[in-house]
Amino acid sequence: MVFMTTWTRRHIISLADFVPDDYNTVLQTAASFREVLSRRVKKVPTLQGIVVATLFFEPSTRTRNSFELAAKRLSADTLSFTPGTSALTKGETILDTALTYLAMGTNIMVIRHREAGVPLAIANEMDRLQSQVSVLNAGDGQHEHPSQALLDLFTICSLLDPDLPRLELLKDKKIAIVGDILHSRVARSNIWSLTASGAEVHLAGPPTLLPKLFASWGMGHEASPGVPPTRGEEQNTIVPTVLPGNAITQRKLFLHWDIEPALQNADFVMTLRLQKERMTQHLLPSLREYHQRYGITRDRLKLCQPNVKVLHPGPVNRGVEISSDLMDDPQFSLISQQVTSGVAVRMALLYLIGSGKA
Ligand SMILES: N[C@@H](CC(=O)O)C(=O)O
Ligand SMILES: NC(=O)OP(=O)(O)O
Repeated sequence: MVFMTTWTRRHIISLADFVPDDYNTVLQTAASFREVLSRRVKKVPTLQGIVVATLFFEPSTRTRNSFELAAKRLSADTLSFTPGTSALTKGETILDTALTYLAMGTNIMVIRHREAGVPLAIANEMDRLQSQVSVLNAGDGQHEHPSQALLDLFTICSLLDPDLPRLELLKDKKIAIVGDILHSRVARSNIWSLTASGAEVHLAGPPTLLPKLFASWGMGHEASPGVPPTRGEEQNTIVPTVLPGNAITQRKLFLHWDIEPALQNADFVMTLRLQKERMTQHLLPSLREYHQRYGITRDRLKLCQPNVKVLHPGPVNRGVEISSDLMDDPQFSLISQQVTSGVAVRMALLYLIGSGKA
């Protein structure tokens, strides 16, 4: 396997400081592992002797299982943790839990928590203790979900060039991210990766779930307190945020409080679940009205490019953010490919941060 750059990151907490070489290294490493996964024997000895612990303090189906499968395919030993049957129920703290796994010889901790910042806090503690442990953020509150955005990127780029998936393929493509942007860590990580590619990223959602602060979110500007726009007054407003940055091109981010301008001529549409577990107030009239205004349906896709593809990180609430028939239609839906890509991408991440540890 030939990789473009030397990987120096110990932890993967956020994509905010990823540069194009980082993305391309992940994409090309994942492509190599996708080839491994197509073999009869889908296992390589790369991480023999390495211990990978999945510390999921919040529920997961895809992320946890694909990290565990990825670790097993790389011949690592795996430890998993379920809060309800763990010593957390006896009052042990999160940090003491992490220290317990450290004492067992864990080399890589894959951490999900409902509070933003927990993976970073544990990574900082591991560094303070001068352990060589790596921390991978598997989703922290509404902050980030970097491995999800990387597998989304791999899925899209592989569709455009299966042999050489790379960031540059997305330059000038139009990508719409629709739904509950405010509470979505998937959206936040994807904004970093997709804007780094030079794609136009169009966010669309109701004003309560897409406050104006996203116009400057994470792009190096002061984020103004999220005063929601008044419906009607701001609809169809496009707020471009253009930064020089060190990406291939300037970051292009647009906001829409109506879905139509976001979908117009889009090449890819990413729809998101309403993150009800993070909604502290009543932000929507009804699920039915939400689906009518923002649900992705066959009819709505007619606004997009004819070969448009639809992504969803899962889990899906059928009939809310996407119509059930569309979700199952392989002509449009990339949802199962996203899950499949997850294993190769997570193998790549474990390999890149873990191969020096054996
Ligand atoms: N599974 C993703 C998206 C979702 O739950 O809607 C996450 O954990 O962020
Ligand atoms: N996409 C995602 O993170 O799914 P899970 O919550 O099932 O891990």
